[in-house]
Amino acid sequence: MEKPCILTTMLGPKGIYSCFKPCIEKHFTIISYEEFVERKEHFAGKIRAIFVWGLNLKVNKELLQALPKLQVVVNGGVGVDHLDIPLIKSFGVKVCNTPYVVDNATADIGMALMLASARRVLEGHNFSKYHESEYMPESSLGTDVSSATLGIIGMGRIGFKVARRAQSFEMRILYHNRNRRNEEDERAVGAVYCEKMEELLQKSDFVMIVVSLSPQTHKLIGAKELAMMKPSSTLINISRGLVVDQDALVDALQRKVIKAASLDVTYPEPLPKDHPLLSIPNVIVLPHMGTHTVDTSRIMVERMVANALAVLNGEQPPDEVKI
Ligand SMILES: O=C(O)[C@H](O)CO
Repeated sequence: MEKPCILTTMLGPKGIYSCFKPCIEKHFTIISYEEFVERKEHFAGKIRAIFVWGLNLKVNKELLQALPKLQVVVNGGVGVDHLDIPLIKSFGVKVCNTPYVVDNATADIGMALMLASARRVLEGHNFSKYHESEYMPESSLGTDVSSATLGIIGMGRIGFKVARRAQSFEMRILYHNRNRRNEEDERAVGAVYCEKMEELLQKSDFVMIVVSLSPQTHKLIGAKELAMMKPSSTLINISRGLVVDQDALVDALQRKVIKAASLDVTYPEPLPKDHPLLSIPNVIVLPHMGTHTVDTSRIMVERMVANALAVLNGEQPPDEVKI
């Protein structure tokens, strides 16, 4: 029997997911976006699922109109802010994502960014590599993480996992969330609730953003919020670039309103090479790689396959986005 076709840009020959191609090919014929554009008439009536990761494929009205047999759009990762869900659903197409499976890896990257910034890992690496002076410069003196205060903005599943990790580093933990967690959760990770985000910003040495992007969190952290943070503090963002006003962040770092920033997410991604954030000392920028481990990526792809297969078989998919 002919396998159903999926459209994806996730699997370019050098892309990080290309090693998982066999897991998808077992069930589907993969059509790359380039193949689709070249032979639209041939493929349009065959594509039944789209696999998307981040912004690499725009699922807009034009594309949806061109695919009459499309049944499901599956997003690799939990955040679906880049998908117009009401629009997709108006075409009778389901939307799925892959929550849960990304939580540990994303919490780990938050810790990695915090520790790398606090302990000047990049400066140390560059000193070892380039040996430009005899002694390590004063700027390589870091900050103790144990006994410092971590403020977590967004205490959902990933925020909670960050708190667990931070607890074992003997940090003091504050959190701000739309809904307060129950006392048992708070006790389990030793986290103290701040009803007002301002309080968390003023008291934290490290502020980690873990909220999802929505109209309410768009540029949640701007000039006013940055000015509330301690001059010695570090901002860590593992959610979405647009939660932070990036121009305000550049300004705050240049004027030393805060000490450092450690970012897995920016806008755009990746940043252009001449972006000011890339030339400010005390800034670490990653190209949105919170879920990039072999196991997490593999499980994520397997979960995408399971969701698509369920929809195509007329079953309820495990991770339908219900918005
Ligand atoms: O949303 C997620 O799970 C990650 O950021 C990957 O997009």
